[in-house]
This record gives sequence, structure tokens and C-alpha cells, in this order.
Amino acid sequence: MIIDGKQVAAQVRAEVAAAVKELEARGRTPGLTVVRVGDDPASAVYVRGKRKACEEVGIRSVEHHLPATTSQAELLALVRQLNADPSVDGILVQLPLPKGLDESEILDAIDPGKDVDGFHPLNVGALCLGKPAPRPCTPHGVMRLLAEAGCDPKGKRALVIGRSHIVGKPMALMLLEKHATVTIAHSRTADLAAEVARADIVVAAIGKAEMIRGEWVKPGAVVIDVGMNRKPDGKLCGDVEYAAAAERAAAITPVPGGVGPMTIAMLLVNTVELARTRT
Ligand SMILES: NC(=O)C1=CN([C@@H]2O[C@H](COP(=O)(O)OP(=O)(O)OC[C@H]3O[C@@H](n4cnc5c(N)ncnc54)[C@H](OP(=O)(O)O)[C@@H]3O)[C@@H](O)[C@H]2O)C=CC1
Ligand SMILES: Nc1nc(=O)c2c([nH]1)NC[C@@H]1CN(c3ccc(C(=O)N[C@@H](CCC(=O)O)C(=O)O)cc3)C=[N+]21
Ligand SMILES: [Mg+2]
Repeated sequence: MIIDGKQVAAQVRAEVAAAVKELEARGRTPGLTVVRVGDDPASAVYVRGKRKACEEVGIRSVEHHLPATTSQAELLALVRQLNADPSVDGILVQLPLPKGLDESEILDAIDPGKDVDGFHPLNVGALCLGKPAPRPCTPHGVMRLLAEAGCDPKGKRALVIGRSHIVGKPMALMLLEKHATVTIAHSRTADLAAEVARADIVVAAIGKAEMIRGEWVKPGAVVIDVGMNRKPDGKLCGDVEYAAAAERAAAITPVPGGVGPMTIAMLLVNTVELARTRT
């Protein structure tokens, strides 16, 4: 079974569009502001996708594109200006920031009530404690894909490969919340193949083209590929050796068309939710 992220994302966008209409009937158009500093190529793809999705569902989207030479003080000033702007419901500062900028100081400065990414320490803490708060879009989207694929994590061995603040760590917390037995692997993991071979659910969030071999996958496992890598021929591919893994997996997400579209859809969900709570 191929888990069709494009299709699920379209369904989520339709739900969001209905919620936007409701808010609009109360005179409230949700607004998302994206801040991009410099020219990270992966970020450019993401920004285009977001703009299009916002248009489709009726969210007002504003983009600030600053040069790579922007100073910490200038970026902080912009964040504070957006915090104070009542037309802004969600603020997203595109990561990674260019070298020399202090990412954590910027994320801390975002109003936690406008933190669409769920990266502010207060919202990370809320996730950790199981309290309601905006949730990081990529792992949130993965949870929705698992649900759509009929995969209940309860009691399953889940392996998350990668421990970044934006994907791996929150992913592990969300799987734990759904009662999976969670393992987190990373660059110092001793025997990755053995960890994969044990897992009922594998979430790969590494950033290394096709490094998870299909033959490692346990027959009947559910494989979620978060990776977004570009091959020498320019094509996108994931962190999992797709064709070989698909032969063994019960269900698997493709790249593109898997997790990526869901990340954007969940960003819209978070924006509308923030607008609602601010109304
Ligand atoms: N589809 C989507 O919506 C999104 C896709 N992505 C993609 O997902 C991937 C991961 O992103 P992100 O979490 O930001 O990446 P990071 O680079 O921040 O984290 C990568 C993680 O992978 C681990 N890792 C690196 N090499 C190995 C290895 N050989 N074996 C096991 N673990 C390893 C690292 O371990 P250590 O901590 O020890 O260094 C680290 O924890 C990227 O391809 C990115 O483009 C990201 C966000 C959204
Ligand atoms: N503050 C912040 N939040 C993020 O969530 C964030 C970020 N910074 N920086 C960059 C990464 C990466 N990311 C992607 C989201 C969607 C696709 C996506 O839509 N991918 C399409 C492919 C598009 C294509 O064809 O090129 C797909 O997988 O089908 C990709 C990448 C979010 N990130
Ligand atoms: Mg994808």
C-alpha cells in the first residue's frame, strides 16, 4: 500500500477551507507570515508550496524575504513587529538560518501564540506534557498519515531515525503519546540495520539519500520517509531505498508526494487554529 500524502493533504486543505469560511463569516481572515533569510534552495520549494496552499484555502499569506547579510538585531526587530501586528496569526521563520544568526534566540522571540511551527520552548514543553499547543507540522502530518493508513501506534515498536528539534524529537513524543514503544536512532547509533529490522513503524528523518536499505525493513512494517534529498540527476528522493522497501512494507510513503504535502497542510491547520484562539 502506498500512502498518498498528496491525497490526504488535499482532504486536510478542504477541511481547512471550510474552517476559514467560518472565520470569515465572523469578519476574520487568518493570516500567515513567512520570514525567509538568504537563499536555502529547499526553503524556496517549501515557500512556493505554502503560498499556493494558502491561496487555495483562503489564508492571507505574506512573505518577507531578507538578504543573507541580515543581522540578528534586524531579524529580531522584524519578529517583534510581527508579534505586535494584529493581522498576523502565524509567524514562520524558515530554517535553517544563514550562518552567524542565532536560531534559538529568534525562535524564543516569536510570540508562542503565533508560533505556527510549534518550535517555541513553551510549545515544545506543552507537547512534552501532553497539553494542547501548536504542534510541529511535519510530525503532526505523519501522525495523520498513519491514522489514514489504519496504523494505530499503540503497542507497536516505532523507530524514529533522526533527533532534530523540527522532526525527530517531536515525532518520537507524538508516537509515545499514542502509546508506541519508541526508539530514537541517530548518527551515533551502533547498529541501525538491527534497529530497523525490529521496528513495526519506521520514520526516517535523516537527510541522506536512500540510506535505509529495503532489505533491513521488517516484512509488514509501516515506513514513513520524511527525507527530501536531491539526486545527482536533479530528482527528489527520500532517506529510504523506496522500491526495495515497498516490497517488504505493509505501507510506505513516496517522495515526493508523501510527507511533504502533509507538512504544508498541517501548517494551514495550525494557522487557522491560532486565528481561532485569537478571535
Ligand atoms: N518532508 C518534509 O516536510 C520535511 C522534510 N525534511 C527533510 O527531512 C530530513 C531530516 O531533516 P532534519 O530533521 O531537519 O535534519 P537534521 O540534519 O537536523 O537532522 C538529521 C538527523 O539525522 C541523524 N543522522 C545523520 N546521519 C545519520 C546516520 N548515518 N545514521 C543515523 N542517523 C543519522 C542526525 O544525527 P545526529 O543528531 O547524531 O547528528 C540527526 O539527528 C532532511 O532530508 C530534510 O530535508 C525536513 C523537514 C520537513
Ligand atoms: N521553520 C521551518 N519549518 C518547516 O517546516 C521547514 C523549514 N523551516 N525549513 C525547511 C523544511 C523542509 N520543509 C518541507 C516542507 C514541504 C515540502 C514539500 O512540499 N515537498 C514536496 C516536494 C515538492 C517538489 O516537488 O519539489 C513533496 O514531498 O511532495 C518539502 C520540504 C519544511 N521545512
Ligand atoms: Mg514527501
